[in-house]
Amino acid sequence: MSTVLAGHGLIKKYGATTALAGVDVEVGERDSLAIMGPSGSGKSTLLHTLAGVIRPDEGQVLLRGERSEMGVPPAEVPQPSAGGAPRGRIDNLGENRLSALRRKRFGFVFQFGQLLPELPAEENVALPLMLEGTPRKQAVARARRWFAPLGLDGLEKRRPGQLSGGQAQRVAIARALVVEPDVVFADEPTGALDQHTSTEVIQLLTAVTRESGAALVMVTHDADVAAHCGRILHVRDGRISSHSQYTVG
Ligand SMILES: Nc1ncnc2c1ncn2[C@@H]1O[C@H](COP(=O)(O)OP(=O)(O)OP(=O)(O)O)[C@@H](O)[C@H]1O
Repeated sequence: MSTVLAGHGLIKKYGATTALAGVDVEVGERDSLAIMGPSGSGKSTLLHTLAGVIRPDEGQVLLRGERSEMGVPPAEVPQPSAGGAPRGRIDNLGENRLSALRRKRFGFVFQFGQLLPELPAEENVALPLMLEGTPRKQAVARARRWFAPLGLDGLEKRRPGQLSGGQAQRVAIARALVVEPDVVFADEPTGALDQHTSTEVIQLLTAVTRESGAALVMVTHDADVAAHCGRILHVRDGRISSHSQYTVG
């Protein structure tokens, strides 16, 4: 399995608090990784560091080693530094390049869908494409393709207020996938759902992400949700305390 995303020796401190105490993690193609652990153990910090939202104090985050595989224009491609840093390193990119890379190569699903209430579902899904400059009509046409795989057929014109919690979260998953990202990051994606809906959503999230070719990195408190992922990382006091592997799909 080739590595899509890697964190090496990640350390992050907030004053006297060490949120990450030296974490190494690799995410492969179509891999699905659940991050679990007690409150305050560093799960969100790890997810956000891998996603280029938080910069580590030490260590590196690499998104594919090779420029040719990145599929992004040269202006956004991490170059090896004069000091010989590896290609694909993203943790030291400038803010503009990093946010462009996040928009193009990563998809995000949050606990509460964070959909724009005034836009129909199809435009919520199309939004990341429009932000990248795709004309509205074309972006909406691409967005619509994600409705059937996510069981959302017929809901394209509904506004978020007219959707159930599970439907809204499926729209959020479509929005994360529409850019055809390398990695989908999900922070408690089922945290606001009842158990039945949660199972439905996690099944779709893992299956559709995998079919799209993206890897999935997810934080969850719910062991039933984590069990849908291929691997589970247990984090404690900013370190990986154990790592279990399942044979999913
Ligand atoms: N911006 C910040 N400023 C100061 N301390 C922070 C900040 N973000 C996180 N921390 C601290 O870093 C540690 C790890 O936080 P993190 O949010 O990663 O934990 P978590 O495992 O995701 O917790 P939870 O399950 O409660 O969301 C905690 O002690 C937290 O208080």
